[in-house]
Amino acid sequence: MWTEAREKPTMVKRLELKCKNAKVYFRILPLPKICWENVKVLDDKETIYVRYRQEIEATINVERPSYWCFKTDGVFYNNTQSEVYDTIVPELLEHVIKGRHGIIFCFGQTGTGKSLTTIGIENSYEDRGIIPRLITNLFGLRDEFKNTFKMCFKLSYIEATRTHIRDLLKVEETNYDIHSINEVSSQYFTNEPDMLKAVYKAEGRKTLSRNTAYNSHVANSVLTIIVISKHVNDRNTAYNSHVANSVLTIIVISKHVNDSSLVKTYSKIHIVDLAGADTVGNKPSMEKNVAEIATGNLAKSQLEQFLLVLIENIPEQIIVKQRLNILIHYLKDCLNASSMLRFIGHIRVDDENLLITLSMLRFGQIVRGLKPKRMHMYKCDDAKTKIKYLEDELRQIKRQKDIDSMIRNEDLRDNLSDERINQLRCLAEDYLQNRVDEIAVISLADIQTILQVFKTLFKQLESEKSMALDSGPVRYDAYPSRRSSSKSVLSQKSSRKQSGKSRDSLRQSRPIKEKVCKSVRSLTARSVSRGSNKSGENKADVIPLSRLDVLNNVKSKESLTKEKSTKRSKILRKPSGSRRKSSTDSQHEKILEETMFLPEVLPSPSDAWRSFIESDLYDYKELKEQIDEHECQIKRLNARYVNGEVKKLKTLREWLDLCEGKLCQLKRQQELVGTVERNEQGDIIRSEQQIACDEMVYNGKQQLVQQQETCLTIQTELQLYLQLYNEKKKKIDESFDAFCAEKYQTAVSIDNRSNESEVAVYTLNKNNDDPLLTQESLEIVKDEKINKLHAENNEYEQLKLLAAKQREQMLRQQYLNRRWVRSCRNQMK
Ligand SMILES: Nc1ncnc2c1ncn2[C@@H]1O[C@H](COP(=O)(O)OP(=O)(O)OP(=O)(O)O)[C@@H](O)[C@H]1O
Repeated sequence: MWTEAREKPTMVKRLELKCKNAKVYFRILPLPKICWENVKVLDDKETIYVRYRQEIEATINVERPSYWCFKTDGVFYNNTQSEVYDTIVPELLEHVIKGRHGIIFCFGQTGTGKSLTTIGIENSYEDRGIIPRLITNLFGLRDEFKNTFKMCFKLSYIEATRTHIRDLLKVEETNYDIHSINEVSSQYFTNEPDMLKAVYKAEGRKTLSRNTAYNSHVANSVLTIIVISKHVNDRNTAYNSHVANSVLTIIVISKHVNDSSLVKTYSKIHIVDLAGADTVGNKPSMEKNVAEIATGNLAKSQLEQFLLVLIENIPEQIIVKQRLNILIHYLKDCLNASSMLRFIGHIRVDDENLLITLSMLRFGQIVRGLKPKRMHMYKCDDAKTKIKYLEDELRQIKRQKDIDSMIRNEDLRDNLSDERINQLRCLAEDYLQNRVDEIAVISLADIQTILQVFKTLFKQLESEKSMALDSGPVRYDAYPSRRSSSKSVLSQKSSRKQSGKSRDSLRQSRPIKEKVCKSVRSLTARSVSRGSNKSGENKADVIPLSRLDVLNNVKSKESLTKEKSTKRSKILRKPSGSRRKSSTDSQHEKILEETMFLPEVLPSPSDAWRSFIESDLYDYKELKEQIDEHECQIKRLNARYVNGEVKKLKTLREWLDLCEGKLCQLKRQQELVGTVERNEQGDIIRSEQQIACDEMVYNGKQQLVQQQETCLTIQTELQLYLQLYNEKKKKIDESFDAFCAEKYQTAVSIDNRSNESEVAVYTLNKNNDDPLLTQESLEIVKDEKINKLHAENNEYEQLKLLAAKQREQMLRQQYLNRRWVRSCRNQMK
């Protein structure tokens, strides 16, 4: 019994799926000396192993022989003709009857039995090949289903050399090239004997060369006994070798009897007997000339290439390849992935022809869309061998694993020195403290160690946090001393070898105060030592702030530092018997103290805001009342300004324009009529109308100035209230920050703290001195609100344009008013 070594997963599933219509079978030529030590067929009769050639040629004794593994759809050895037929053809015929095309390719080395498979032995009914059996089968089907289907058959039989095609059904010699291929005849046959007769006649027209290669004799072979008894009486019997490719085509035309339409099912079945492939000088093809051998080899290799292109489905290349080979060209409408393709490879399994056998098997794999795999095999005769095999396998797996871990530097994991672990821990701490931006690692072991450090710190924090939840203000030992964490990492390293002790030890929580003090001390000591190590600069004085510090510093420092320090001093007490600290030490301790605070679980911004409002610690309500009041004033003033005073200003301006126009007109009239009278002083004497107009203009200007002043006053007032409003709002924001810093030890980001106030929009332009522009921004924001409301309205765009236009006009009017008032003032001065 033969066992194959563990099969590795392949990547060829995709190709296999693509070619599910193609099946490959192999038929082994019975020979007296088959080299079974080099070629194995598994019991499933589907897998063939061929020994690795380099090993055969090598003289050394290989313990675990390597084989190429070829998967097939069936292997025939010592099988009768009917067994071969029954396995391959009936299933194919089912598809052909349904309307699909089918091709049976017989390929193989010269003299390996292709013709035997296709046509069989002429005078032996039992040994007839696929073609006669198929013909019988088809006519049988026709008779069987004559009440349901009308069937008729057409036959073509050709022989293809490299460039030309011969019609074997015609008595006269024909020679068609690629352009005249359609002239190949096809004849209707109404009964089986006629068709068989025509086929056998055509067989006789094939080009042959006499060969003497067959010297097989296998006692057990059923077929061989028949063959030998009838044809092979001596061991070197000559046989006729075909030098060209032949294609027999049966066109099956069928129609349902109840179908009155003209629709007919039209399918073809080709049986291709490829010219034998071989190597020049090889025994089986001794009688063939080079050109004849080349025809066989070329047909095989071109078919191989074509199939590769077909599998990949590249249309342009398919067309090109079809043109290259006349045989492929002839089969073109049938030779595609949707046709049912059956390949029967013929192999001669002896040492001399192992190479060409391998080539045939490879061709078969290509057809199936597979690459041959190299595997090992064992002969499992006894338990001892099996154990040896498994031990070998185990050794191999272990070796593979070692190589893998070596490639990934995994082997370093348990061998990292204490210095390296310490170094990595320092790196991790530096990273957490924002002293470095990245951690440089060189192996997987480094990464694992660093992750371990993070994990330890996190666990520590978690356990301390849960302990501290009940004990008032939260204070975390965010960054334990390097010495302590080094200890933990080291202890974990040793724990890998010992037991799960370190985990338990991690869970054992120390008193928080003690831990914090320890951390502070150790970190301070480290900082000092670092600083003193570097000549010329005292690093101890400069400790960069961590990411947490940045967060903590959001709150206003002046107000908070004092409160905090008093609170902290309650928590952080000097441990008894501690060494006397230097001023630098205490300074660092102070800085580190800041960094030692981590926020509790942060509340949501809305929760924070709510608790801020509820606490009323920072006179929120009072401030809010003031803000509301300012908001009311702003709204009132704005309404008065926009709806009253500006309109009034506009009316006055129009009226003044009218008066001025009238006055101008009167003056012109006087000049034109020539009634200009002058008094003694030489001044023009004005008419009564002119005097009245003058007065009106004068009064109008007075009113306009007053009105403008009123407008300016309102603008100033508006600005004032806006300023107050913003100040109060800012104060609330600051109070909120202080509140968060106090309560959560960090800032809480909240975007819309005063979203309940409509006047918030004024703050958009709080730095702008011109209230008119503030007004404009208000209008813009209002517009935006309207936009939202009318987002789905079709008239929205029009309204928006209208509003923009009106706003523009209003602003322009205001600008003109101001300019005019200014000029009036100048005139009056
Ligand atoms: N399975 C078999 N059992 C017994 N005899 C066989 C078998 N296969 C082939 N033969 C014999 O081997 C000889 C060569 O066979 P065949 O002509 O079919 O080979 P072929 O591959 O068509 O050769 P060629 O390529 O030269 O045309 C024939 O005499 C045939 O009877």
